[in-house]
Amino acid sequence: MALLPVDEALERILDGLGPLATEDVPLTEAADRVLAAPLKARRTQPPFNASAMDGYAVRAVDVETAPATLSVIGESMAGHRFSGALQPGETVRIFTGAPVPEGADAVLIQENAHILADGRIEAAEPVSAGRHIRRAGLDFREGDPVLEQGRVLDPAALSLAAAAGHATLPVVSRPLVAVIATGDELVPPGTEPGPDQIVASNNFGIAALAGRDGARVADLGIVADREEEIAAALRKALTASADIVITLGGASVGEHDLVRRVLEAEGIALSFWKVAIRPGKPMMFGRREATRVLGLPGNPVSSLVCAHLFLRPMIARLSGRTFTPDLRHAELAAPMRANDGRQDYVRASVSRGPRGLVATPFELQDSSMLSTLAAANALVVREPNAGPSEAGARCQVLMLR
Ligand SMILES: Nc1nc2c(c(=O)[nH]1)N[C@H]1C(S)=C(S)[C@@H](COP(=O)(O)OP(=O)(O)OC[C@H]3O[C@@H](n4cnc5c(N)ncnc54)[C@H](O)[C@@H]3O)O[C@H]1N2
Ligand code: MOO
Repeated sequence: MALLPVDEALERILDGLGPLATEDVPLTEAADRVLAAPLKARRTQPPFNASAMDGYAVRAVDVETAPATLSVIGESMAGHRFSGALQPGETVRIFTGAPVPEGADAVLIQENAHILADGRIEAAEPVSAGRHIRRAGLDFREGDPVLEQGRVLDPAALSLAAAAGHATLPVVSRPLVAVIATGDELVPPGTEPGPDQIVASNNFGIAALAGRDGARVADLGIVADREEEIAAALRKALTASADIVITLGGASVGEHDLVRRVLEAEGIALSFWKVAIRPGKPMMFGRREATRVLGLPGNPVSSLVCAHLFLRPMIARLSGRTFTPDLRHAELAAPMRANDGRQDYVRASVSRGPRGLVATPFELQDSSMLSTLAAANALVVREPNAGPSEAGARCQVLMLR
């Protein structure tokens, strides 16, 4: 089977994938979710003309010139308005956020007011009409559209929704990602591996990446290299209505690489197997009804790189977000060999140099080496069949953090 170009693999993976159903959640659970419907204000903010400062509510005509003396007839504080009205020569002590009393049309800040011995105040500066008053509806009015459908509910958006009177918000549901690690050689961290065993690792990174992007994750643990075991885990994921199932390992061509066979036997229609990518070549993708299955290679770096490239866009699509990979241009700090026919993702360290970003590719690129993946903050992207590059040449980097 010919190797599928990376772009085409992504296209097939995302084909027909759209936002999940809408659910209503309280504000406390809405952070970073995607708003599923346009939001209108249920109230006007501020609901009354409010003071923006601590000081004195005045009639501007009384303080056209300074000094001007005024009688204090009451107090208006946030949460407790002054219910009377100002007559000529009168003022009301007022605090930030408090309703401006009837008759007043400006606020004299207290720094410009002197309290006289008889309790009256003297304005040291003239005050013009409207000064330090937040008009009712300055922020928004009832019925105004305040947030667009598709808006990611960042902290400011969440606060705006709250201010606009919404206790719950309609958001796109979070995709469920099930992760199945396969391999007789794997034991969970904290367990002593047998002489021929290693500790399962990439499932944790995949789960973390998915969780960070807002997915719910079901870790279905480690299954042995036996078709029935892999099939049982897959069925569990399908029964749980996972939107995405990730299998790790068993993707290659060896006799013990069983995942493809199991997927087909379980009715997963395979769209492709093997992509022109390094690392990650033996990855596969298929679908059964609404569930997408991404069969990633076992090598930890391969699976994590593939997750960055393919899983993240899937989660974004299902969540109603657009996904834009953080691709940038950089200058190579070292020469790179000519590439073969696979699109190469080379672990590298990218830092700021005098002329922009500088990428230092790491010497060792074995796809088992998590130490170099953890040290990398970017991947240098090498096109298939790219010629050799000199140090100083421009390159494209995919930022990982
Ligand atoms: N004859 C060929 N052999 C291989 C080819 C090939 O084209 N022809 N492709 C190689 C490439 S490229 C990759 S990538 C690997 C992928 O193999 P599998 O997906 O079948 O993965 P496994 O054999 O199950 O595991 C590979 C490696 O990764 C370790 N592993 C697996 N799962 C985990 C886990 N959850 N945590 C940590 N480590 C894991 C496993 O022990 C193996 O060392 O195939 C090449 N072979
Ligand atoms: O494609 Mo494999 O992931 O190179 O090692």
